[in-house]
Amino acid sequence: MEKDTSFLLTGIKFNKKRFAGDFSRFKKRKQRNDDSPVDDLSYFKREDTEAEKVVVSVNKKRKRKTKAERVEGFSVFKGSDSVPVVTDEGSEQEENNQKELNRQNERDLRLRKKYGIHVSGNNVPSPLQSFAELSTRYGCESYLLHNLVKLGFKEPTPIQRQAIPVLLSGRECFAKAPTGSGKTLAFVYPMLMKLKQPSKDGIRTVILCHTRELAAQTTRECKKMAKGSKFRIKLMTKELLRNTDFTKLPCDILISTPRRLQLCICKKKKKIDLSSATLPGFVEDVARTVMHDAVRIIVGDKNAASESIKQKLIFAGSEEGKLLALRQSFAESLNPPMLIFVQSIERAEELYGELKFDSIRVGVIHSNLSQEQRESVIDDFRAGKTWVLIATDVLGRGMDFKGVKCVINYDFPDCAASYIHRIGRSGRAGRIGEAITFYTEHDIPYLRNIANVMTASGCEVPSWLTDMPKKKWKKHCPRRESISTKPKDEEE
Ligand SMILES: Nc1ncnc2c1ncn2[C@@H]1O[C@H](COP(=O)(O)OP(=O)(O)OP(=O)(O)O)[C@@H](O)[C@H]1O
Repeated sequence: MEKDTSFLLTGIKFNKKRFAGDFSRFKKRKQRNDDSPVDDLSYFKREDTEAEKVVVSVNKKRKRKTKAERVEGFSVFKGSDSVPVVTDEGSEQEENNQKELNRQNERDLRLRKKYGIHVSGNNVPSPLQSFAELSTRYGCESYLLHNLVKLGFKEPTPIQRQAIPVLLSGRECFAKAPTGSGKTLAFVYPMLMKLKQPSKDGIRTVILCHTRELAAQTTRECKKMAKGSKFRIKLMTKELLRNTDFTKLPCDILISTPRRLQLCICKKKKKIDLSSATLPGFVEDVARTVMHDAVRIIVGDKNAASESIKQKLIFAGSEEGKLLALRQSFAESLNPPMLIFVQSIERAEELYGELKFDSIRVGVIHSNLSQEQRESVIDDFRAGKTWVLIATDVLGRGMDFKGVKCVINYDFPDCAASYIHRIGRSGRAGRIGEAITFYTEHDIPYLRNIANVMTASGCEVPSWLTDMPKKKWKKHCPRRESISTKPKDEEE
C-alpha cells in the first residue's frame, strides 16, 4: 500500500478562489494532448525570452572561437591564463558576431550576478534563462519537460542554471552549492539528455553516493526524472552484487556506493565493464588528476550554510543540561518532522532510550542497523509515522526529507562541513528551516568556527562570539558523559 505522506502537507489548504488561475492552468493541463510540449513551455517562469532566442547562436559561435576566452571570475585553476581573443581582421560579419558575443557575455554576467553564480574556466556556456531552454536550446525529449511540470519545478535553481549547460557542452565540472539547492537534478538531467536513448552497450553511467541511503534516494529521484523514458536504472544492492552477471545486466545507469562498486569489480573479476561510463577511467583516477579544461561553479558563499535556515546556539552547561534543554524545547514547540544529530551510535541509542517513553514518535538510525531496519526507519520518517529521528552523521549529507522543519545538533558537530551538511537537512528547495546547536564547556573553543558559518549565512551573531579566538578545527569529537539517566546497575 502506498505510504501516506500527506501528513507532510497537512495544514496547507489552497484557497481555490485565490488560486483560480493556477487551478485553471492545471485543469487545462489535464486535457493536454500528450505530445504537445508547447504547453509545458508555458508552465515555466521565463527570465528574458528575447535573450533565450539569442543564446543558442552565440553559444554555437563561442564553440567555434579560435582561442578560448577567459570568463571573469576568480581563477581557481593554475595556468588558466586568459588568452586574447583572436579573430580574423576586417570582416564585418566577424565584427557583428563579436558584438553579439559581448552582449551575450553581459547578459550572462547579469544572470550570474543575480543568482550568485561564480564560474571559472575557459569559454563557460551561458546559464539557463529558464527550463524552456532545455527544449528551445537543446531540443530535449518532451518527457523531461513533462516531468518538471509534474514535479512542480517552475524554474531552475542557480546551480542548475549553470551546471546543466556546462555538462551538456561535454565539459567536466566541479560544482559547489548550498544544501537543498537541487544539485541532483543539476547532474541527472544533462546525463539523461546526453544518454538520449536506452542502449545495449552496457552500463554507460555510474553515479557514486557515499551512503546506501543516499544511493537509494538518488535512484528514486533518477527514476522520477526519467519517467516516460525506457532507461534501465539500477541500484547496486547486496542482492545485485551477489547474484548478477553484469555482462548480461540490462542497465544504462548504475547507482552505487564506492565500496559496493569496488566489491563488484573485485568479486566479478572485472566482469563489470565501465569502459563505456561517462567518466574517463575509474572514479578515483579522476579525483586525483587535474580535470581537463574543467569548469568550476560555486553558488553562494564559501563555507556558508543555506540562507533559508534560522540558526541558534544554546549553552546547555552539561550533558544532563542538554537532555533538559531538549525536553524543554519539545514542550515549547515540537516542530515535526525533526532530525536530531549525535556523535556516535552509542549515544544515538542512549538518547533513543530516553525519548522513546516521551509522548513523541521517535526513531533512531545508525550504521549498526541492518539494511532492512535502516530502510524501514527512513520509510517511517518519510511517511510521518516517526516525527523525530535521531541520527548519527550517516544521514548528515545529501538525504532529502521533504519538509524537515528543524534540525537539532544534540552533540556539537565535529567540523564546519558537518555542521553545514547536518543543518542543511532542513530549509531545502527554498523552504524555511531551523537549526539548534547545543554546546557545553567542551565545545566552547570551537564556537567561533560555527559563528563564522552563521555570519557567512547571513545570521545575526553576537559580538562576544565573533571576538572569540578561532581554533584550528580538526575532528572535534570529545568523550561525553552518558546521556542515559538509568542507574548504572540497571544499564548492565
Ligand atoms: N528547480 C527546482 N525547483 C524546486 N524544487 C527543486 C528544484 N530542483 C530540485 N528541487 C527540490 O529541492 C530539494 C533538494 O534537492 P537536492 O536533494 O537535489 O538538493 P542538494 O543540493 O543535492 O542537497 P544536499 O546538498 O543536501 O545534497 C528536493 O526536494 C528537490 O525535489
